[in-house]
Amino acid sequence: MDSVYPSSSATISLKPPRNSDSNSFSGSRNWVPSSSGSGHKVGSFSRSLMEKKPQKVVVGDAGYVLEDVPHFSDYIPHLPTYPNPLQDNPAYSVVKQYFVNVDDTVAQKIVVHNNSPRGTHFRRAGPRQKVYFESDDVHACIVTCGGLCPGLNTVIREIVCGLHHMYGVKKVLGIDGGYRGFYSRNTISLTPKSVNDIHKRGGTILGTSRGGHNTSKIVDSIQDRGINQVYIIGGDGTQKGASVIYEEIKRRGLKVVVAGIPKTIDNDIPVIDRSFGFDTAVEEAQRAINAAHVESESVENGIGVVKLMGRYSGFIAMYATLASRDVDCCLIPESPFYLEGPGGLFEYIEKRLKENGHMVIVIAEGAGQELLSEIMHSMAKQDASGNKLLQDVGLWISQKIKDHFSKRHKMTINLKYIDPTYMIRAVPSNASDNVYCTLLAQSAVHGAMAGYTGFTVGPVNGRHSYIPFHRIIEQQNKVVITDRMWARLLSSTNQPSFLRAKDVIEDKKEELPSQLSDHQNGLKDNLVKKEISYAL
Ligand SMILES: Nc1ncnc2c1ncn2[C@@H]1O[C@H](COP(=O)(O)OP(=O)(O)O)[C@@H](O)[C@H]1O
Ligand SMILES: O=P(O)(O)OC[C@H]1O[C@](O)(COP(=O)(O)O)[C@@H](O)[C@@H]1O
Ligand SMILES: [Mg+2]
Repeated sequence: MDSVYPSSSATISLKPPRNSDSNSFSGSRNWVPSSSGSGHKVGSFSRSLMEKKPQKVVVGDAGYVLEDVPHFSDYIPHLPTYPNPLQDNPAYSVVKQYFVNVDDTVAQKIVVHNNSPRGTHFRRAGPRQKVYFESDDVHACIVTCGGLCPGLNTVIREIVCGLHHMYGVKKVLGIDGGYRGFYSRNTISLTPKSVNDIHKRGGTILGTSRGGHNTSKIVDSIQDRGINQVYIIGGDGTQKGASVIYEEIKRRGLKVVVAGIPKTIDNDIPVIDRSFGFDTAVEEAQRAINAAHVESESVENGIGVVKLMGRYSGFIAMYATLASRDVDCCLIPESPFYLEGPGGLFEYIEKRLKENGHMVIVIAEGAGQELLSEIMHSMAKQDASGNKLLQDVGLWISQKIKDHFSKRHKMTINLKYIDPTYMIRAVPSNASDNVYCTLLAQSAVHGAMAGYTGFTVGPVNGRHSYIPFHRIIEQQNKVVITDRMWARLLSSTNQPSFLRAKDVIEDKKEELPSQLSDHQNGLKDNLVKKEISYAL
């Protein structure tokens, strides 16, 4: 059996788990500490792939790889198991094959060729026949961190109700105000009654914050309070925090689950199909785009500029544009653009105004940052979590357009700028996000009860899965501008591609190794994207 990772010489075989049918797998199980010690090289990816933390990888036939999540039995021996109380639950006991088969895994790549390797898989989420907790012994807590996102309250509600109704768990605490709430605030008792209608409200009833992650204080607090299931709802920063909490819990040998539920309105978390709240955000953004359209078409040479969220990833802007059809130009961080000269934004604006008398521009907050870089360097500020604080690109571009057309071009334009960010973030989740949040919460609860830990839950090709933290935090999900979705957008708006460097992209793709894992392919796409921006 081979490891897909370069340092196969460093693999350590794990003994099969003792009494865990929920944790067994009929492949070869390896911890793969992918340090660079082996001297192997995988092109230019080697450094990015080298994780400091050991990874749990199972390799099977025909290039099958399972990137598994940790389980209690990996570091605590002789743990007792119990029958899953769901087997006696009248709602579920009639459902045939309700319990997930222990060998079920979910393929990351579903488009394959007849001779391509089976590729990366993740453990399928869902209830297991045996659980590692007795209901009365569970003491769970929930924390929400980072920016607001529609659906946070629904996830909280469904974790509380899922634990209570499916597993008979009575003790659930809410941590007040993000990570720092573990050691600096009182906790909130959560019951099905107290969370009954919170899904109809925006925000998070627990409060949230940036910064304040102190690993030892947080784990001390978990230990002192006797908490044994920690549900952490948050974005990329939060999942990084959850990962170090898990590592510290494992180091202390505690029987405490750390389960992550990915939250990002920007949809910038990799591996999963999409993040909760994204659908609601795209829908809500339509209202701002409609307003911009009405304003711009009512005046001579009207231009509506709408800034949407998306620090590093332009998904909201792209989907809101595709959904609206009133947008003439969509600018995102992944696709560098320029203002002046042939093929530039000003030329395109002038053309649209002459053709149509008005236009709508949607710009993601992280777009064009290289154009703003001079101001950025002088500011160089970060928020409490260490995220780069961006200049308001919407204000900047609005001013640039006004200056260009009034001073230099002598063409009268009427520009209205709309920033709906906090109006979008604060709404309650829509129906489809509510259902999605329910599945996420229940999958997290099933995984925790089954003794899995150190995982983030999320759908992979439509199937909910347990994904190891390192896969979630090592890179960001970005719009791939060489994919068909971006081509669809370009053809729907008819905007310029702003690319002058097609040949460079093709050349660079040729140079990269062809036999790449899904993960490496993701990195490759990022590299190609970099090349595009350097080439401009
Ligand atoms: N690298 C990190 N290690 C540990 N904690 C982190 C890390 N990055 C962010 N955090 C913590 O995660 C929380 C949320 O992070 P933030 O970036 O603000 O939001 P999000 O999780 O939505 O991306 C904050 O409390 C922050 O301190
Ligand atoms: O004003 P705040 O709260 O710092 O949030 C602004 C940021 O929050 C976001 O909505 C997403 O934040 P997260 O990283 O917390 O998911 C970004 O789009 C935006 O840059
Ligand atoms: Mg973030």
